[in-house]
Amino acid sequence: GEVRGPSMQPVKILVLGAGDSGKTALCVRFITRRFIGEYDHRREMTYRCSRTLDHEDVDLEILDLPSKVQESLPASLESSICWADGFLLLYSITQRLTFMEVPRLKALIDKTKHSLIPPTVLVANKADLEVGREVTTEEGQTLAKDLRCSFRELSVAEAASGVEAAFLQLIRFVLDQQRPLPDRRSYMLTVRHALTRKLTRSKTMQW
Ligand SMILES: Nc1nc2c(ncn2[C@@H]2O[C@H](COP(=O)(O)OP(=O)(O)OP(=O)(O)O)[C@@H](O)[C@H]2O)c(=O)[nH]1
Repeated sequence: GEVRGPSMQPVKILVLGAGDSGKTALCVRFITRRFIGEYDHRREMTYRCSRTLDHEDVDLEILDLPSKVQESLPASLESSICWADGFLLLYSITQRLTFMEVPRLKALIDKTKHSLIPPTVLVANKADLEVGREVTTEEGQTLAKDLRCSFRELSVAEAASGVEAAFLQLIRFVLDQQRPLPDRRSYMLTVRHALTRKLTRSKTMQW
């Protein structure tokens, strides 16, 4: 299997979304497995933790960028995007405005990151509040497709499992992208051997 040596950089995750979409609750749920309702923090927070994924120990750094920072400090937003390897884009299904913020944030990610497909998971939060729903699941799925990211609807308040799954999916995307491309030389050699064998065989048949 793959071995991530101690020199490997932590996987850096940026959590973005409009105010009240549940970014802090999501991060805290992932770190502590608990749902803690109210916070009052205006500054960005970096959480450090680790997970074992497919037999690899992976160190994580998770940056929770409050909407106030996202809005008032565009330079800070851009440098945070540069810093990150992967993105959790959050909105609340009970607030269409938070959904409408997503394309702008994703466009900024795409503009700032020059990688072909910045690993991104679109998270529709607050699925427990069905009565207050303003954004359908289908709308979320369609937007995710348009923006080329994967999609998960969940409730940070209700369960830890959906949150865990969203983070793990994102981490897998990041690790897959970081893995070296298959060794091209050995790949070419394999192809050549196969071709040679085929040619030899057909020659044998001909002669
Ligand atoms: N019912 C319900 N409430 C939630 C859920 N997730 C978060 N909340 C609540 O939504 C509110 C906003 O959550 P936060 O985590 O502070 O949101 P935020 O995105 O960090 O907000 P900013 O710091 O303004 O960017 C809080 O009152 C949370 O308790 C959820 O899944 N269901």
